[in-house]
Amino acid sequence: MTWSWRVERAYWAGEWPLLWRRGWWLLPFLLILTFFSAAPFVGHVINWTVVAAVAIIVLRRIRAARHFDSLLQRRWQEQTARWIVGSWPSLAVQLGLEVRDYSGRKIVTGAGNPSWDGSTCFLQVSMPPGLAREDLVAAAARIAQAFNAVRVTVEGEQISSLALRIEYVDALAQPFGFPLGGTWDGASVLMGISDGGAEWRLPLGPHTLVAGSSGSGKASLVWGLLLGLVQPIHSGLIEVWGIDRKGGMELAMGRDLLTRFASDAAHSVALLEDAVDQMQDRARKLAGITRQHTPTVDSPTVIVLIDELAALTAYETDREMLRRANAAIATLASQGRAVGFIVFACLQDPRKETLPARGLFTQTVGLRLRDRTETAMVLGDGAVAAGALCHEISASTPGVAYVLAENGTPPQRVRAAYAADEQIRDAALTYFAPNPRPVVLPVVEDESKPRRTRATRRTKTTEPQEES
Ligand SMILES: Nc1ncnc2c1ncn2[C@@H]1O[C@H](COP(=O)(O)OP(=O)(O)OP(=O)(O)O)[C@@H](O)[C@H]1O
Repeated sequence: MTWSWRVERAYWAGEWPLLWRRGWWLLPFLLILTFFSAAPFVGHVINWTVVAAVAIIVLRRIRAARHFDSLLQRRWQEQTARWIVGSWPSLAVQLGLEVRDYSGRKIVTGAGNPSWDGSTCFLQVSMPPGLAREDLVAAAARIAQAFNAVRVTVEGEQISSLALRIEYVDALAQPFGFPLGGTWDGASVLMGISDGGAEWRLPLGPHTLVAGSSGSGKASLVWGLLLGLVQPIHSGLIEVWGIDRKGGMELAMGRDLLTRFASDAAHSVALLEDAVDQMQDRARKLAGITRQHTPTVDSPTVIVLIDELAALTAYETDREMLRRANAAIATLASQGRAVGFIVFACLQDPRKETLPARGLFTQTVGLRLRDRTETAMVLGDGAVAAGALCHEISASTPGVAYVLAENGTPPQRVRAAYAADEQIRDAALTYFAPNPRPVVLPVVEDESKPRRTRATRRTKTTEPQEES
C-alpha cells in the first residue's frame, strides 16, 4: 500500500485507542511521581518513562510500515466486529428475530464472536425455538444494509448451526478470464469462481439448463464449457454437437471445436434425432455389460450443446418440427446420461411452455433473470428461500449466477470467466475436434410411395442436404 494521509489517518485512528487501552495507567503513575519529584532519581524516572513511551509509539509506527496492509485490515476487522456485535441485539429486535416464551418474556436471536476471512465476516447466530432459517434469510438484505455490507447470506442448514456471512467486498464484482488449456479432471469443468473466491467447477454428467435474460452472460457459460473441455475435445474423448438457433452467430467463432453443428430448424432436429438414435444404439450395446458409460475415442461422451433452446422447443412455427424437437430433447435428457449423452442448453425464457422437459435438467444455472417468479421457475422456490436471488443480480455483472447442483446442496453464487473472441479463435485453431461430421437431413418422403418407419426414413438418404 502506498503512503497517503488517508492511510496515515486510518493508522492513528486505530492506534490511539489501542495505546490508550494498554497504557492509560501511565498517566496516574506519572502524576503520582510528580508529587515526589523532590526525591532523588524520581525526576529521572519520569523523564525516562516519557522517553520510553514515545520510543514505543515511534517504533510501533516504523514496524507497522512493513505490513501496513494486513495491519490496517486487522484493525478494520476488529472495529467492524465490535460494531456488528454491539449493534446486533437491537437490530435483531427491530427485524423481529425474537419470540416470546410462555411467560411472555422475549427471547432474541443471539450472535456469537465474529471470525474473518479477508473482507468477509462470519457471525454465528443462535435462534430461539419458534424461529426458522427462512426468517433469517428473509432478513438478510436488511441486515446487509444495517451493517453497510454488500451482501449477507445465511450459511448452514441446521437451526443450531447457522451463521451469517457478511461480505464487505464482492469477490465476483470484477470480470476475469482463464488461460486456455487448463487441466481436465475427467469429471467437471472449470467455469469460474465462487462467492468465496474458490474455483467453480461444473460437474459434467448431469443435464444442465442455463437460464438468463438477454445480456446476462449465457455465452460465457457456453464458451466456459467449450474452453474448459478443449483437451478431451481435441483428443476425441468428448464430442460436442452444437445447435445455435441464433442463426449460428454465437457458435460460429469456435466452430472447429464442434464435431457437428446445426443452425436452422431442420438440421437442428435432424441432429437431435441422430443423437437419440446413437444413444439408443449405444444403450443396446452396453446393456448387460455396464451401467455407466466410460468415454473412449471410439465411444466418446457426446455433449449436445443448444444455444437458445426455446427457438426449438417453443418458437418454431412448424408444429411437426416442434413436436420432434421436444420429443428428442426429452428422450436424450431422460435416457442419455448413463450412456454418455449429455444435454447442455441455454434459454432466455424459463417458462414451462417454452421447455416441457424442464424437470429433466437436474443441474441448473440461473443467471440474471427478470423477476422472482422466473428465478423460482429455474431454481425452485426452495432455492429462492435459501437466498438464490437471480432477479437481484446486477446488469453490470454479466456471468454472475446461482448454481443449483443435483445433489441438493444449497445454491452457490458464482461468476463465469469471460472468454475473449481471440481466445475462442485460438482454441478452435489449436484444439479443433478431430472428427467433424456434417448433419445430414433425412430424405423428404414421397407421399405417392408406401410409408416407411421413422427409423428407415432417417437412415436412408438420397441427395442429402448437409450443414457441416
Ligand atoms: N463472464 C463474464 N464476465 C464479464 N463480462 C461478461 C461475461 N459474460 C458476458 N459478459 C459481457 O456481457 C455481454 C453480454 O453477454 P452474453 O452475450 O454472454 O449475453 P447472453 O446472455 O448470451 O445474451 P443474449 O441472449 O442476448 O445473446 C457480453 O458482450 C460481454 O461483454
